[in-house]
Amino acid sequence: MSDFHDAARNGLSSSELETVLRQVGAERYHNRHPFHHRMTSGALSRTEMQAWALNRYCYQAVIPRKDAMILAHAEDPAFRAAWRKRIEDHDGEDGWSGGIARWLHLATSLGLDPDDVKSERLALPATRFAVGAYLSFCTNRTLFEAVASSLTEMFSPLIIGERVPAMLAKYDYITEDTLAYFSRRPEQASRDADFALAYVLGHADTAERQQQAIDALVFKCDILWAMLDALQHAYAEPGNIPPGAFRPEAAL
Ligand SMILES: O=C(O)c1cc(C(=O)O)c2c(n1)C(=O)C(=O)c1cc(C(=O)O)[nH]c1-2
Repeated sequence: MSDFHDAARNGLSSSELETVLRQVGAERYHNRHPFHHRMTSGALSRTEMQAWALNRYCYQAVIPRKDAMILAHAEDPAFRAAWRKRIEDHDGEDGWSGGIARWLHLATSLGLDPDDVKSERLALPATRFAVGAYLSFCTNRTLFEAVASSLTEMFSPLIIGERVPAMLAKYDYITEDTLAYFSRRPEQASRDADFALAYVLGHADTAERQQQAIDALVFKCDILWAMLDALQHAYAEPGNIPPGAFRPEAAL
């Protein structure tokens, strides 16, 4: 395992920086998390699967808001024209015909109530903090760091490729329709990640900026990791579920 905190100490070439960024993903992306491994091996209870969908909704819902923060910081019209597609992907034409609506469909297909999911009131405390930290990061840090923090998307086609076939094979209550959200994501994520990576490599013109990009990506991997840690802990035993958080129906 690498310690990335001074990886750019002596300055890196563009291709060396790209290699370090990919190394961060290889070591720290949430496809390495035990909760993901339990998901793909068929070991999650239905409650855990529902809790995953309900908590992940909070992440999906904050994405267009953090992208709006990024737009607000961007002075270049061409940058904004490219980046705004992300908001359209998630909100659709009318707010409910894009990715957020498709994630809601995933959650309700697993038996969750749409109002419970949308209200976010049953989410775990750690989910709320993690998602809030992502929004604050993109609000308070530089445009460059916010763009770099989106680079986890370089790795999302990989985790989606692991997750979707395994979920279809291992859980009889999950169908292609349940997982329709994921059918568009790999293509959108590749387009977005290509743009963000070119931006980061093109603007990482000092060792300090290179380190900022690496740190931003580590931070974002930590956000995704913390969300799965929280699920793993909360639903391992009924006594671990925080007050007010989602519970299996029989325990309500
Ligand atoms: O399924 C996943 O594991 C996964 C991961 C990520 C990611 O790596 O941040 C995103 C998504 N999905 C996703 O659906 C999505 O829209 C998205 C946007 C972003 C971002 O940071 O801008 N990440 C992700």
